Order: sequence, then C-alpha cells, then structure tokens
Amino acid sequence: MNLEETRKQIDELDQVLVETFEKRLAAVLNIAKIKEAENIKIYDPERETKVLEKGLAYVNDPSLRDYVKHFLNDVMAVSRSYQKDHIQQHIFLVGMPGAGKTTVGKALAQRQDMDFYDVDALIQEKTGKSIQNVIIYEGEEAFRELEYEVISDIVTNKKPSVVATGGGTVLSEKTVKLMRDSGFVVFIHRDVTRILDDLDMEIRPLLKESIEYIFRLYEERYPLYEKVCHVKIQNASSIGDAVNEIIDALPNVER
Ligand SMILES: Nc1ncnc2c1ncn2[C@@H]1O[C@H](COP(=O)(O)OP(=O)(O)O)[C@@H](O)[C@H]1O
Ligand SMILES: O=C(O)C1=C[C@@H](OP(=O)(O)O)[C@@H](O)[C@H](O)C1
Ligand SMILES: [Mg+2]
Repeated sequence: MNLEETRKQIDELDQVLVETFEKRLAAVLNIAKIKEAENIKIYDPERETKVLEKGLAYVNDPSLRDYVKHFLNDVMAVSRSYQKDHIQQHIFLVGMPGAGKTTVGKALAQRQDMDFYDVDALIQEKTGKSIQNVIIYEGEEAFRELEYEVISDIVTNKKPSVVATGGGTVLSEKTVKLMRDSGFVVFIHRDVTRILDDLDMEIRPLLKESIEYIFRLYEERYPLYEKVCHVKIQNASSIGDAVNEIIDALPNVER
C-alpha cells in the first residue's frame, strides 16, 4: 500500500471516529444535565477507572494497550471539559451577617473569573436608599421582596455569577427556591465570636440592638442555612482558604 492509499484509509477511519465521538458527546451532554440538576461532581475517579477497564478489555493487540489507555484518558479529559462548558450555574453565598459572604464572594469571583453581585449593594442601587433606610421606612417584608426581585433579575439576565446574599435572604421561601433552582447554594459558616471581632455593628441595622441579638439570630437561622444550602464551608482562617473550600465543593469545576 502506498502513502496516498494509506492516508485515504486513515481519512475514512477518522470519519468513523468523529461520527462516533459526536454520538459520545451527545450522551455526555445528557450526563452533564443530570449532574447539573443533581449537583453531582463532574470528575468521578471511580467511574473513570471503570470506563478505562471496560475500554481496555476490547484491545486485541496487547502491544497497543498503553496507546489505547492514553487515547481513552484523553477522551475522558475532553468529556470533562465539555461537561464543564455545559454546566454553568450561579453560586449563591448564604450565611450570617458578617460571615464573609461579600468578602469571600468577591475573592471567589475573581479566582473563577466570574462576575460578582452583592444583593445588598444592588438593592441600594435600585432604591437609591441605604439598606438601613429601606428596612426602617419600607419594612422588612418589602426588603425581602426587593431581595427576590434583584436575584430574579440576576438569574434571568446575567451570565453565571457569584452572588453574595444578605443574612436574611434565606427567610423567603420563594427566594430560596429561585436560588436552588438556578444555582449552587453555599453556606459560609463563621463562628459568632469571630464575626463580632470584625463587624462594624453600626452599619448592620439588624445587629445594632445587642450582642445577645446576634447569638439569638444565629441559633434561629443556623438550621435554615443548613437546610437551604447544597454545601456548607467554614470561613475559619484566611479568605483564600474559604475560597479554596468553595472551589473544592463546586460540582462544575474540573479538577
Ligand atoms: N476569613 C476572614 N479573615 C479576616 N476577616 C474576615 C474574614 N472573613 C470575613 N472577614 C471580615 O469580616 C467582615 C464581615 O465580612 P462581610 O464579607 O462583609 O460579611 P457578610 O457579607 O457575610 O455580612 C469584613 O470586615 C471582612 O473583611
Ligand atoms: O441578616 C439580615 O437580615 C440582614 C443582613 C444584611 O446583610 P449581611 O448579611 O451582608 O450583613 C442586610 O441584608 C440587611 O441588613 C439584613
Ligand atoms: Mg454582605
């Protein structure tokens, strides 16, 4: 067989490979959708080992085993990257006032090259009033509705972003549903004693009353944060560590 004939044979085989690979990617897309809906991680080492074992069992010529192994590993790497491109979710940060939602959220967005939104800041922009004044003059119920509106706008109109919510955003059932349906909800946990060390109480209207109040708030809300979140992370050392913990827990990050 001459070079030209052999190349023709390669071209024909490539056609089969590409057509088969496209079919494989279509199946991978279905997997991505299931993983997105159920917040299952893209990378599953056990499954990859099985795929490799099954594939290698088809090898006829033992001297080709390592090449087939290499090929299958590359196929799985492409598959992970394809899934990553098709699982795009917002990341919502929930937790106590002062837990670090805004600070950790900004750092996380920067690391993941995502946009960042702070619900409190958006409400101030939208109303032209401070959060304190919205709560005092319009009432907490109106404020919770504004939180819902602002988050709806992000979900409908923005590309996947990191969203720092307010400490009480989780009190609204419909807002929780909206967040869980359109993203991954992370509970940032921070010890109350640490929160008190850092917080500027004057600018947190709901905390202004007393230190006991924040402890009571914590007791009340802790089960709620746990219930609404997909994952809980600790903000117990540096901001960078908290960011790493979140990245480790994200279902759609290729590792
Ligand atoms: N891991 C941390 N190390 C040092 N300071 C922190 C840490 N996490 C949060 N803080 C500080 O605590 C304060 C409250 O954080 P913030 O992000 O505003 O909380 P939230 O948005 O949850 O109310 C800020 O001054 C922030 O810099
Ligand atoms: O816990 C709350 O109900 C609130 C927390 C605040 O956000 P932070 O958690 O960022 O302080 C802010 O939304 C508002 O003052 C109400
Ligand atoms: Mg905040």
